[in-house]
Amino acid sequence: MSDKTVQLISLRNDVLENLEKTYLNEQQVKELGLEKCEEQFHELLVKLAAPPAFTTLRINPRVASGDKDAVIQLVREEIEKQYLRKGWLTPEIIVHPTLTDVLVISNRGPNLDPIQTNYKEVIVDHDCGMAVLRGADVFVQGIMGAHQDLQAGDSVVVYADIDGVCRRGMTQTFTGNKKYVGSGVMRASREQIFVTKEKISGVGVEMTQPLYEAPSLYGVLSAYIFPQNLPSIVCSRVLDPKPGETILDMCAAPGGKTVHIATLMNNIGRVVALDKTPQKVEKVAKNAATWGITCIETYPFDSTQAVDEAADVSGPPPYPQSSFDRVLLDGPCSAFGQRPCCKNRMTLNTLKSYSTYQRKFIEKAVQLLKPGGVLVYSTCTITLDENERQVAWTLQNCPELSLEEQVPHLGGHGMLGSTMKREELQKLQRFDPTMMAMNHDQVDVNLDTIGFFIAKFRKIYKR
Ligand SMILES: C[S@@+](CC[C@H](N)C(=O)[O-])C[C@H]1O[C@@H](n2cnc3c(N)ncnc32)[C@H](O)[C@@H]1O
Repeated sequence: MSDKTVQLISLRNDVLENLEKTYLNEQQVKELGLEKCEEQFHELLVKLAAPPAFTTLRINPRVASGDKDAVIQLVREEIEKQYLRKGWLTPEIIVHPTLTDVLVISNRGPNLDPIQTNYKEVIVDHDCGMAVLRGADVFVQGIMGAHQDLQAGDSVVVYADIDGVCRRGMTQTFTGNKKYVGSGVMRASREQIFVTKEKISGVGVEMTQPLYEAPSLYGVLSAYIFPQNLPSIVCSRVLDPKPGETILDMCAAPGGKTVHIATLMNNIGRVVALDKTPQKVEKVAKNAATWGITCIETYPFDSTQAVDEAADVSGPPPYPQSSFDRVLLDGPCSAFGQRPCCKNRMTLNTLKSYSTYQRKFIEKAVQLLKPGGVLVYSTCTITLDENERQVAWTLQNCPELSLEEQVPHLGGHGMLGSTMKREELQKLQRFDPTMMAMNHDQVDVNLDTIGFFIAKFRKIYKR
């Protein structure tokens, strides 16, 4: 994987077979034909290894005295500054045609110029490499190996260590499985990164010729913008929270959707954000503070234990039944929609365990919802078991729920392959990374996204 040819995500064989069965299920094959299904599955493996064609940013309407144009101008200036410094052509930045608080930047790539083999090599870990493919520079913590005498200012080629075998501090040329992610300029010496006692942090390699050109916006203008994948933005919109309501976000960290929900409520009402990991909960609180949001309460808590009839609704969890107007369940999932990813080492057992775990959350979510309330269930994965089949299970086991239409509906419909009827599938929103390649010639921001799934239910009565 050290050249620039098209690559496929690498998976364990049994996981690969399992995903193939999803895309080549009987109903799909009957509908589209075997050849088309095979083509779609191949396209999926290609797309998962590559980044989406767009960067999307949600802008904070509560800053710059609500002057959206002023925020857009700040973002434009920042991106132009970055691109000019790196010698790139300024990208197109547009307001999303449907989501007017979202800015869309077209990324460029892959850059197919020959790799500069005369440059020295830097090896970064897999996740760092994937972040580079989405526009990040290389941070010092992500660097695994670097040539013996590398100095700040040296030009380097950067590769991601796909199998996670590079020992930290390695000096020899890396012979393992590696993915080229671009070239750049060292901003620190090897000695500063690995040897000196006072270890440095920050940017280690500034990526001047990455495989894909995209803005680097981590922690930049953070009071004004939040970089977020388009389907995640759609997800909070589908929940449709209203000022004054009481909302539960069952699996909230790091809080992108929680803060969006509170923003849509104009910071009026109550958003209870739970996540089982305390350090992650702190991130939710930090993100809320950065955007000046005060209506979010954060608690480290296991949401599968969040119901207790004797509890008080106004304080920390647990809560009695029928406490919330709306519930977002964006829970743990196999995350196969996250891209780019060159190698996913998940075992089949782990993959299969998710749907059972998710059902524990669904049962609690339904109990905690007031009659008439709305439940949004979402995942960032592409499997039927965690998506359409999970919805089928939910409708069968929770008769007090009805499936609702979604607004906005920018993605595709539910995939065939469960017991769901066609009219029900139309109400589901599946962002499938293959949608664009299979159906459209034009590059479309609503189609070339991470893989994501959204279902919206209303509780029509109390059991
Ligand atoms: C997909 S992520 C949530 C992303 C988040 N909604 C956002 O948009 O920023 C799933 C989260 O579920 C949390 N989680 C896993 N098991 C949990 C449990 N039993 N109770 C609460 N949170 C849990 C994980 O810590 C993780 O942060």
